Amino acid sequence: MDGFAVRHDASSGPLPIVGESRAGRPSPVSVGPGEAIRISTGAPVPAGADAVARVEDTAESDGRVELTAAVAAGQNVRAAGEDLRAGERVLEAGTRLGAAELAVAVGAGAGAVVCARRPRVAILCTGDELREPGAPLGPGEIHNSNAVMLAALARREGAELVADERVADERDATEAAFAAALDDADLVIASGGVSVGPHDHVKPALTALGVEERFWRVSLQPGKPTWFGTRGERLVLGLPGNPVSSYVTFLLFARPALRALQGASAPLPPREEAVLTTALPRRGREQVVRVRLATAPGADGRPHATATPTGPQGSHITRSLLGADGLAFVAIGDGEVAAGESIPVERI
Ligand SMILES: Nc1nc2c(c(=O)[nH]1)N[C@H]1C(S)=C(S)[C@@H](COP(=O)(O)OP(=O)(O)OC[C@H]3O[C@@H](n4cnc5c(N)ncnc54)[C@H](O)[C@@H]3O)O[C@H]1N2
Ligand code: MOO
Repeated sequence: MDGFAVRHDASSGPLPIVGESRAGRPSPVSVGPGEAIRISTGAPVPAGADAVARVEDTAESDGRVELTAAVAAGQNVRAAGEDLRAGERVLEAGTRLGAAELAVAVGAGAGAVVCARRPRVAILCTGDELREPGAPLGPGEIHNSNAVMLAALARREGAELVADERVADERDATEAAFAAALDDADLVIASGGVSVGPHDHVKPALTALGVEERFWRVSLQPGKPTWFGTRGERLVLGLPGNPVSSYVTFLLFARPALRALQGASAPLPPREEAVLTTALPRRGREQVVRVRLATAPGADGRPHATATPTGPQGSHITRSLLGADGLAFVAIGDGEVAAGESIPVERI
């Protein structure tokens, strides 16, 4: 605190001010019994002093200061080691460095920290129907929202974007675009063209480029046609073109991959339980429902997490992503999960 450094047990009567300790400029003199040293917030406590009286609790005149309130030992003094202690581990390997972690690392004396390289990501959006954002649309054309969405998701996960291309629905163009992306990127993310249509060229092009298929199709809705392959250390994810399917499969497959590439100790987000506020039907694939998470008192009076679907859940309903802060997982089956039942959720 801004005030006077004193000895708490020898601080009655007007005390002569024998020096000053400023932030970054410690007092060369120490505080004797019955003396005071002017001190600023953040300045080292001078030798001999064990407490600081706030300037508001003092009256100063003629080079002396009178304390108008009692001071206790240690009052307004922060001890070395209250925050970080020598030898203590303050950050684990695999921790994502945000503002808080950087402050702690620098506070602990680190001038540099060893980091994983940002994963290099190429985003390839396939489809003859795609037009640039804002461009006028002809019949059957739509705006390429996945490119913008996937780039934002990848950057948020720490990726460096090395390519962001639109690829025509032609075999040669598809192969050329993927060949270039595979030269450059740790993770190639494609959107569209992985289903079973006659113009879905992604899988044959990747096979021709020596990318080994690890899986194709997952029992998820949305996300069924998701494709994953590898070539050496290169990872390729083919996400379904439907915008909501792309978003959800990015979160379920690309996000953990990007975290693992950056050395995360726990790349998979934890699953929690939340109580559904409205019933959801079970189906032949596991449903991944976008939900708003909240906290409400349960039957036992204790607070618990609740999950409320964000409205219609079709894989073309991009508005189902707005306001969604969780994904809820409805297991395969018949009937429904009733309101009031618990289901697993993952935070977005
Ligand atoms: N006979 C079958 N047809 C389909 C099946 C199936 O099992 N049998 N699966 C369906 C499912 S589920 C999905 S999901 C889609 C995914 O197909 P693709 O990944 O090949 O995606 P596209 O056909 O290229 O596009 C689907 C849809 O999304 C729009 N789209 C594509 N790219 C973008 C983009 N960059 N930005 C915005 N919107 C995009 C595209 O115009 C289509 O409307 O296949 C079903 N079919
Ligand atoms: O899997 Mo698709 O993603 O159901 O619409």
